[in-house]
Amino acid sequence: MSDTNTTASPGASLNGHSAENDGAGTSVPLPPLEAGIEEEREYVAALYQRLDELREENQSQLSKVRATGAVGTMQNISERDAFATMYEDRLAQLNAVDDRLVFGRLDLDNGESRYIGRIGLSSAARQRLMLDWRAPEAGVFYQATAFERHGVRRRRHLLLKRRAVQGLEDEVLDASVLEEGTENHGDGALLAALTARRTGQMGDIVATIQAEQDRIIRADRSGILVVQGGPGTGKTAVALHRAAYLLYAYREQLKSAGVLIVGPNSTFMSYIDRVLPSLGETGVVMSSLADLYPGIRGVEETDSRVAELKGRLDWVKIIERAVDHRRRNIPEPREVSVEGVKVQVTPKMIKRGIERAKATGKPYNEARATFVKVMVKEIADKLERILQKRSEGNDTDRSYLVEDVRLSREVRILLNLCWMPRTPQALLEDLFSRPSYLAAVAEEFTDQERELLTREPGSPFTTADVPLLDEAAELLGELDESAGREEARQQAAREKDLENAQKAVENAAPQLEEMGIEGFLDAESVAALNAETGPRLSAADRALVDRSWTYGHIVVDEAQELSPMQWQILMRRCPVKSFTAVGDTAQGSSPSAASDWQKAFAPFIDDRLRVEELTVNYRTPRIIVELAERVAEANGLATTSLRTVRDGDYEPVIETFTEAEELVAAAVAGVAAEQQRLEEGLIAVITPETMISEVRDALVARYGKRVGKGAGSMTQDVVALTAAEAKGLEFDGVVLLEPAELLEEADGKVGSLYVAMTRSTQSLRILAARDLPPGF
Ligand SMILES: Nc1ncnc2c1ncn2[C@@H]1O[C@H](COP(=O)(O)OP(=O)(O)OP(=O)(O)O)[C@@H](O)[C@H]1O
Repeated sequence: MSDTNTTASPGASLNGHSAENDGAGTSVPLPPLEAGIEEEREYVAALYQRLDELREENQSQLSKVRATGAVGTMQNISERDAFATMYEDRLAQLNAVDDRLVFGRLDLDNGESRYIGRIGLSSAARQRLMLDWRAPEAGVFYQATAFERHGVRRRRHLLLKRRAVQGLEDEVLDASVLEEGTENHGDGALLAALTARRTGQMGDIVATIQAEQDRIIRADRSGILVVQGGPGTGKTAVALHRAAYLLYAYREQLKSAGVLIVGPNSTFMSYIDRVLPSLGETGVVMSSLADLYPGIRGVEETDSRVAELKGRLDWVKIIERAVDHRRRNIPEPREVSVEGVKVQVTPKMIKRGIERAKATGKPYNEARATFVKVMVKEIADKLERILQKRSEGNDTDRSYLVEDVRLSREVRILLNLCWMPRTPQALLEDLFSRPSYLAAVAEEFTDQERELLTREPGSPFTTADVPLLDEAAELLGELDESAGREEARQQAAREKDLENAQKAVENAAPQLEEMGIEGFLDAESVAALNAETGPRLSAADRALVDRSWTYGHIVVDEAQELSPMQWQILMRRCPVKSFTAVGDTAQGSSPSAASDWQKAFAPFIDDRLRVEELTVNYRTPRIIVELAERVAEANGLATTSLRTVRDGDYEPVIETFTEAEELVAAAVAGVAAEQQRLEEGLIAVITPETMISEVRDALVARYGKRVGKGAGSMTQDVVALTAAEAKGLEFDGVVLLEPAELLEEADGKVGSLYVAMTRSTQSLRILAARDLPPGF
């Protein structure tokens, strides 16, 4: 989001200390190269003043639209609503970027200075005050190094707390500036960010994106980009900033289709959900793997063998057969009674009906309508002939006959038997609760495997069922025959809306531009806000409820965990196959986890995979990473050795006990010990599945409301999680229980123990009653 979010024209850039005032409004003097903190404070104050002005203008426009019913030449009420919503969105965005609005300044060889912030800002006099971090001219802020300066003399970090400038960090890349008396500080801003207390919510890294990360964030949108990186290398951060970047750089293409971000579970989704709003982007769709099928929230698939079976790509064929199987012929002729008259229906007639319906190429439920129509006609023909014979040539009214056939109970039962209407849910439920049905369509599986898949009817759908439901929905189509017509009507209404919106946008453009809303508005989004059908929904809202929605780009976190069937559903959601997949093949813990990216994508693409690597761990101190890598290696997991930014101040502590019963009390004491060691911070206890509830209860008994669920928060500074739940999260201190059992739970695979050991930004304490696995 930016008030000037297209590429800045050269004339609008910040021209050193001589920014001209073009007469309409006052210009803001730029602090000189040698400016100190006071001068920077004045400039930052001017930036906030401009932000406040924009907010007020938006607010007053909003009030005006609401009160008078029109701005400019807007014609009707729905347009008024559309504009009101737009001003509201814009206000929300301006509010979201308030905290640390600006964070950088570049001074270039040509004397030009650029301020870099969360959005672009211009003065009323059209003087460019601050560049959006995603603008092309802002890129060098992240890329310039002393070796490759890109024309940068000095990079200055402005360290803000909310609105207040608290300090400056200068990196001088051009030695001659040093002679002018400034000091080279280097990594202060990064270190400050890395050692800050964790809040339980992921923050943005926009002020300190590193060069290797920036290259990935700004990489071209097309094709599949895989980002491989060890724990703490910023994969999640990079994935989210990339989503924001793509929305900026490809706004036209992505605005209406939208971007989807997929993560492993809902805890993780709430951990990351504040990052994009703080970057001014609110329209992104976020979904966990359990929520990808509208209307269903998959529960966990607890048996990993079942999860693996359901993840196999064989299901594409199996579901196809399962749908086909619901369509069957009768073995021999059968009589149906219509108004007391017996009519014989033959297998040949049914065969013809099925073939004609299939020839329509429509999905199962929609083609069924053709089948019913053909059969009703054939039976009516036969009935007519019978009646004619009986009445010896006297005419019977044909239209009544057709109606009689349609209403006959026996005809209906027969047609349903041959071609049953089916929802995806019902199909899957049948498949898993009727062993003979599964056996008939799933020849890929052994008897034992099929037995594993069997479950009681009415069991809740699991995360692993989600892609199967989607596959079934694709083949079955809409159950309701009128749905297609309704869709067409909505489409027509939408096109009309779009036309109206186009006019409204053209009329209002000059006025909006004056308010700094250029580029924000397009006819598509006004039409979307304006849609006459149902409640007004944004593209993001519509995407969430519409299974057939396709996105312009999909970002997948913890991508190594996805099963082939999960990739299959995502590929369907993005037919142009524009993906950013971030993950670590060493951290895989799901039964279908990928150990090789090329292999994981091979079924879906030909050659479009690009793999980028991140190599620096920003989260975990060296002394903890070394231990984690040693344990991983001793247990047969190859990890790429990571560089770390910090050595760490706290040696990992290992405490052993003789009795397993001692561990829960030791966990409570361990939290206290870590709190004392760190003085303050968010402490997580990571336990095996078998201990989690006992540990949680003990912590609540001791710490009460301070114990948070999921990732915790500022007011809740203690949290208990299983290794699976801790995936992707981070804490100031980690207390890890019984590594031998964590290893056992993962069938001896060390991935999840490795994940658990690398969650800490400061300290790690390991408690064990059993023998420690090798490597400790
Ligand atoms: N350039 C950066 N500036 C400041 N902080 C950063 C930077 N890069 C990463 N971090 C921080 O490092 C931590 C780890 O980042 P992130 O969670 O994105 O890593 P990850 O690779 O996804 O980790 P994992 O695979 O272990 O879940 C986060 O706190 C993140 O904010």
